[in-house]
Amino acid sequence: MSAPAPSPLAIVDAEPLPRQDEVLTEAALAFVAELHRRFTPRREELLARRAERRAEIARTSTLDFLPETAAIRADDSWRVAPSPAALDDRRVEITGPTDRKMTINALNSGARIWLADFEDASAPTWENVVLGQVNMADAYTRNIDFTDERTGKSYALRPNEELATVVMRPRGWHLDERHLVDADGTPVPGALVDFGLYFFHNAQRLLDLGKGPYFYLPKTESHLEARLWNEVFVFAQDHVGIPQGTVRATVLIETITAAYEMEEILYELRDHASGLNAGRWDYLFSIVKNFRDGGPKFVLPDRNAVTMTAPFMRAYTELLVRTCHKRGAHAIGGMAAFIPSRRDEEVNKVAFEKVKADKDREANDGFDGSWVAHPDLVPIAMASFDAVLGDRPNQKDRLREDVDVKAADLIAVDSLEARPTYAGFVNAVQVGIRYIEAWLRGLGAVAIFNLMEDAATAEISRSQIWQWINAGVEFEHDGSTVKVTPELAREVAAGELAAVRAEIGEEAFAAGHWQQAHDLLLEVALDEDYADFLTLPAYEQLKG
Ligand SMILES: CC(=O)SCCNC(=O)CCNC(=O)[C@H](O)C(C)(C)COP(=O)(O)OP(=O)(O)OC[C@H]1O[C@@H](n2cnc3c(N)ncnc32)[C@H](O)[C@@H]1OP(=O)(O)O
Ligand SMILES: O=CC(=O)O
Repeated sequence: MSAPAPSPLAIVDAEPLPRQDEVLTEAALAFVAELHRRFTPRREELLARRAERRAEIARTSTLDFLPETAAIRADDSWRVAPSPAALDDRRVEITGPTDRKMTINALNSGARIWLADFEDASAPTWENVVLGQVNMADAYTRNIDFTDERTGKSYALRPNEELATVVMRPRGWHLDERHLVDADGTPVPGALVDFGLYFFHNAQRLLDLGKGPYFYLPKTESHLEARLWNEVFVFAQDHVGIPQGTVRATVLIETITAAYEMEEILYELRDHASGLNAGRWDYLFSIVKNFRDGGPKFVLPDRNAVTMTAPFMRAYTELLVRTCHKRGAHAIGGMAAFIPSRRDEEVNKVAFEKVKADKDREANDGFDGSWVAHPDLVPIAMASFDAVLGDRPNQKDRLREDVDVKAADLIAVDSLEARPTYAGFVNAVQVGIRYIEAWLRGLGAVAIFNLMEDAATAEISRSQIWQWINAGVEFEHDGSTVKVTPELAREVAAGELAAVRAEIGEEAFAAGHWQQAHDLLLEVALDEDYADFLTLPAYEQLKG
């Protein structure tokens, strides 16, 4: 007997959007409803498992490779599926949100891949969720001309030229989409909404274009979560009638627990896996989050002082390259957050130098490609990878058998000499307030103090404030020793609010969400109970 049809989903609490009917068709919503019926119960179990695992880390302050999956790691015979032509050369990938202008600019950027982001570079307003899907479909049908009403500038895809291949990033498992609910009023996971709508409308269209439905999977915490995605893919491919193995997924290794399960994650997804990515910012966030109460040896210094050459970060990236190449998968590097400026030569110089050093290191370490946040950085990263790859599409043949990373190396965060500073604390508060304010206006990625900030980088800032308070961190300031306390956080936050007001003027201040952002930052940073994700309480306050 076939399974009963899922109850239709209702759109709630949302003003109608132009062209939403093209995306929220009856058939597409029925598909998302079926994904929800089949896979949300397991997602709930896996979220509960995350909490159990974190409780275990709180108790033991350690992590290890899993004994129950040792056989998968020991079996040298398995490989992931061969990469499709469109994903064989991934030497430069640009990331960014899916608003119309960014979509056109990213596809035209000269990067091989565009990570079309429904996750950390996008605040999940209903408008961003739905119109992002409209933009993707318009891009594939080359129907996406656009004029910016503010500047009068017009945008179009470059005619007759190879555009970046799209790898779409849906939201992580933890987020709900409150505007789509089932008959019980239960919201559908944002991951299934983003994946489902995109896949339903574009899978066949992409195949017709010689590409395919390709995904980045964010914030995965275990191989069991990867297994759930694999089950979603198997069902989805059957549902729309495309061959099994058409989907390709690149998993972000951006949680500390996933770093101990890289091989298992590739194994679970082996028929659909394309690679792993070193999502360094979320990774740092995950270390702080999981070991937040692990005592002084887990207190990280200022966020911007933890570089990719820190031994524990190096252990992570080396292991990632080794794991990928052993299994025939691409190893993709992460995001250097320095943003160039078309107005300030000095800022530009610093950004280019820093990004070049970062991409040179990745290319020489064996990565097959890497991320940039801005089109002006595409040639920089391209030069770094061209120098190492030449005409080869990738360097998967560089097996890095010299790499030998032990479990303890990944969490040896106390090997750093740098310590938390007052300036680092102030910066965390400033970034926290400024980022949350932008997010509440519907912007998921912004440049703050010449750095790219998105949900992941802001998570580090607010988590460090929490950790430094709770660990009783002290630093020197103005000739005396200052202890990090809630009072200090309130004082610095009040100062930042006043500084922003003076900087942007009364009118812009009143038009923004500054007080709300200030209050929300303090709420998550000072609450005794650490919020698992900043975006969960923030979503409750997000309008639209
Ligand atoms: C930790 C992680 O998860 S990283 C991945 C998630 N984060 C991201 O994807 C961030 C991507 N980057 C961005 O969103 C942007 O670069 C920002 C917000 C940081 C800065 O953007 P802006 O302030 O617009 O920068 P700037 O003014 O220098 O941009 C110049 C031009 O480049 C375009 N541009 C900048 N970044 C991008 C991008 N990532 N994709 C496409 N176009 C871009 C702008 O649209 C602008 O176009 P225009 O001249 O036609 O108006
Ligand atoms: O998603 C990427 C990261 O660095 O975090």
